[in-house]
Amino acid sequence: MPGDVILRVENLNYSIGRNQILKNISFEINRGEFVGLIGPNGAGKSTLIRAIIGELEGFQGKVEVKGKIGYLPQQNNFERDFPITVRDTVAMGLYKNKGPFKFFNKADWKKVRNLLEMVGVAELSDRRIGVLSGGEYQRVMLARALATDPEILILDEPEAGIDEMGKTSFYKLLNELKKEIELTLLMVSHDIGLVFDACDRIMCLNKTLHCHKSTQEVSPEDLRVIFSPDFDLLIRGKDHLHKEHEL
Ligand SMILES: Nc1ncnc2c1ncn2[C@@H]1O[C@H](COP(=O)(O)OP(=O)(O)OP(=O)(O)O)[C@@H](O)[C@H]1O
Repeated sequence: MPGDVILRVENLNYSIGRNQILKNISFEINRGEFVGLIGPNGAGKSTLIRAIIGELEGFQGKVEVKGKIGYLPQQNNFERDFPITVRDTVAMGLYKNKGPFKFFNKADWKKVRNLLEMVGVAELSDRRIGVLSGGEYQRVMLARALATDPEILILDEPEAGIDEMGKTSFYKLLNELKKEIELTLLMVSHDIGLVFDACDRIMCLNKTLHCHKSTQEVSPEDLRVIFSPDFDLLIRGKDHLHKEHEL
């Protein structure tokens, strides 16, 4: 149901020794939203994601998730050397549901086929993952992340290793999934232009959360605060900012 909170983070603080990595982070994400998390290198984006998916120990504050989480980590090219087909890669995503000692049955393979169709790569089922393009591989990993039927999907820099055309169609696919299977999305990205095109809301992080607004409300000043002095590089070609703020 729209307006219904699926993720709530309250007063999250995290330090390593004397180095404060995350400072007083509080926000909510509603069911059905597509949220982009942006910030410079070392801003704490991956650390915040690790806290949300339950892989970070020793933080203060509260993380409350009301639903099943799916996670698409940063592309790991090491995994691509593994001699495994596309179909088997996606089937591995079902392990979490089935437990380690259960065999796959007909219904499982049907589900794998449906997932591959959903992300538009069903014709690649028998290929080895090592021969796929960056964009095809990312769709396969997306199908694997969806195998456990998550309600909120968290993606960490999914654009890495994908060419420009592939990126645009990948974000389009995420928006289709958002509608078709009522998925909530939280995505870390360095591709500011595509985040503005694809997401409903944007969170700007640099140790602390500087803004969390609808895409239309984010101003050049919001970006300047977190990205300065690299800001000019980032805004080049960003239609939204040019139109809305006459930059
Ligand atoms: N295990 C660790 N030990 C020491 N410092 C760490 C550790 N893990 C992360 N950090 C530091 O925490 C800060 C935040 O790191 P994090 O990876 O969350 O940033 P990020 O925003 O995801 O960066 P990037 O965009 O470069 O991936 C960085 O300064 C990093 O060096």
